[in-house]
Amino acid sequence: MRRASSFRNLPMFSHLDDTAYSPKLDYSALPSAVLSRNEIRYYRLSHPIPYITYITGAPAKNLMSLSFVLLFNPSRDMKSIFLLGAVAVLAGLTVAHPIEKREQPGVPKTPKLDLRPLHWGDVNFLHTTDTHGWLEGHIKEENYNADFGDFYSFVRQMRKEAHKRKKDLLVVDSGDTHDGNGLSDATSIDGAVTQPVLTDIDYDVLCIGKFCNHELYVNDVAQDVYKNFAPKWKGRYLTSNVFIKDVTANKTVPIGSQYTYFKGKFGTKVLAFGFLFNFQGNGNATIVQPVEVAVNQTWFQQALTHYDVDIFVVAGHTPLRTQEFQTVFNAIRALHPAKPIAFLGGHSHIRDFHIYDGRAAGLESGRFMETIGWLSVEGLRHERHLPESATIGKNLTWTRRYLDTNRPTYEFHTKTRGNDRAFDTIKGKKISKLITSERKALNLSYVFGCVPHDYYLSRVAYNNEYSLLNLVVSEIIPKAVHDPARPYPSHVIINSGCQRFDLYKGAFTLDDTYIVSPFKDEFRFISGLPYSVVSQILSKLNAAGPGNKKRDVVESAIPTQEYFRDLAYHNYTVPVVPGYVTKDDFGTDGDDTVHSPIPFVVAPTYIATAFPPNPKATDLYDLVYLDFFEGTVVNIVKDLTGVAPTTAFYRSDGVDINKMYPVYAEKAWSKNC
Ligand SMILES: O=c1ccn([C@@H]2O[C@H](COP(=O)(O)O)[C@@H](O)[C@H]2O)c(=O)[nH]1
Repeated sequence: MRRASSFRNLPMFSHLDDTAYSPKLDYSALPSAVLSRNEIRYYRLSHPIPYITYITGAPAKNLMSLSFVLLFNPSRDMKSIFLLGAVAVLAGLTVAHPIEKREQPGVPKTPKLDLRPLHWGDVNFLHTTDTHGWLEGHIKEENYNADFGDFYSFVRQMRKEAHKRKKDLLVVDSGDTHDGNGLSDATSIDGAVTQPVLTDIDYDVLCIGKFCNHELYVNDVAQDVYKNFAPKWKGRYLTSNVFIKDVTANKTVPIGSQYTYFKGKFGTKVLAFGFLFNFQGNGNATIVQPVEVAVNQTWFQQALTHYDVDIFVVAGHTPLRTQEFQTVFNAIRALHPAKPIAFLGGHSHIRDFHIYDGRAAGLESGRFMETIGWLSVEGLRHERHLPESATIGKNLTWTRRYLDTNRPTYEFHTKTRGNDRAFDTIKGKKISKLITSERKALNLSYVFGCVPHDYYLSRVAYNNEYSLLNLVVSEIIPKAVHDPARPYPSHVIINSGCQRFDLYKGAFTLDDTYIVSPFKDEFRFISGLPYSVVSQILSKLNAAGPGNKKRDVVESAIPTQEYFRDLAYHNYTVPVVPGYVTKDDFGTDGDDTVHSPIPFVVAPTYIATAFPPNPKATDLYDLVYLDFFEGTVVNIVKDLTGVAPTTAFYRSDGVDINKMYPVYAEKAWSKNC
């Protein structure tokens, strides 16, 4: 009796009355010191059991230990029962697994989603591309707010699902893993924090494609990829047409492997390649072999015939509708008229699906960790023992889906909906924590000022007051880059591609400087050129086409994002968030979450600051531009003047296209958000 009543007097949290427990709760001790009061309240209401678990310190464990104490305490003495009981509770508290939201602190809540299950085929793909360092997820957006820890758990859970279904699942990345986010770019070498995290994901195949082109801009980074990143993948990091000069061995070698052959868990025999489109902007330590040359090399031709293959996988930092992928397709088809081929592309930052023929198709999965691509193909398994000739003309069944990167989506597709505990993995949680602590260490939340309203990169025309590009040339460059100590006024030209993301109203952080303007391109200048010359440069640059060689290859060859985003293909019956509205070769049902379309307006390739009113032909100007396209500017000036100009750095204090933002923010934006 006595025992029982003492037991009853122990604190039992039997219901969830918010006010009843608030005073007892030390918010600072809550798991992630990251939960806001609202989030805590949300947890209490929607996760009563684990919430109690947290505040009582794993009651199941505690109660078990307590019962043990009560039953087996030989003395039956109340003092020792309480003493041992307290020890048990404390022990429980220390081992309790606190509840944590997995996304990064403060992300907006994803709205309710109306999703459909994925269709699994014999072989299935999860695909990322152009992640550009966004491992923290989109901290200011509701649809794309899962972080890389969440993605890790998603991959693990999808692998479990594949195992249950006895289907092969391949996880592929098509490159470009930094230049776009503070987490990847605020370190002394780009990717120092983010590249190691990528290696936690058990990708089956990665390609150097577009990922590499960013590495290739800078020789040091290419060396780092060659020495440190590529070897980690043990043959799965593919660079079929990209080479580096290995100074130690004094020879030119592929940066990674040119191909890989492996068997999936359920027996699918895969031969995979990784092609970078015909990029020409690389540094001099690397070589990009044109794809049409690469496919005629002996190693490629031999690989095609040497292996017994169920499916060719062609990863590429290459958009699907380019000549480069068509060349690879033709080269494979020349020897294999009917073998299944899956292309996993990237680089143009769009969601796309393309059918090459009845037995070959490709997927591209957007950009910036906004999209996880899903591709499935059915019909291979029962063909395994047939000769290829018997499968000619038999169409395979492909499905594709573009998943938004948020936890409700991940949980829905892994059948752990609403059950964070079932979804999360220890490693996934560790990755989320690491991302939080690295962001802290890099001081990425440091606020430079408060943006008065949204500025859009491509939603509005360039001359609109809400245009980011307009803000840059009419406000930021004049106030943060122009040097008033110079004897001449400046005319500053930049490539619009150096700006990468919208600027949102509210706190402008160190992270945002990299999100909006990640490159460290510097301002160079030619001093004292007459207006008659300077005034011609912008139009000549724009007439010459994109200064960036990879863009002209791509954008002339495929429909622009405007084509995909500008049209409303759906009849909306429920309120939907703005986002991708994709039209691909299968139609308009590829987006896993239905969005309302975001307009996309194409800006000129180069933009410039305005001249003062009524200029005279003989007025002298400093012609200022970015080192990224110096070669083109120098050639134009030489053509116009007949003389090769002398060039120099314009800013001696290191203000570049990235650092101009903090300088401007400190001057122009209020500190109080
Ligand atoms: O140093 C640089 C490197 C690139 N750019 C511009 O960025 C884009 C490239 O973006 P992707 O994601 O690789 O497609 C392109 O428009 C380049 O012009 C740059 O401005 N400075």
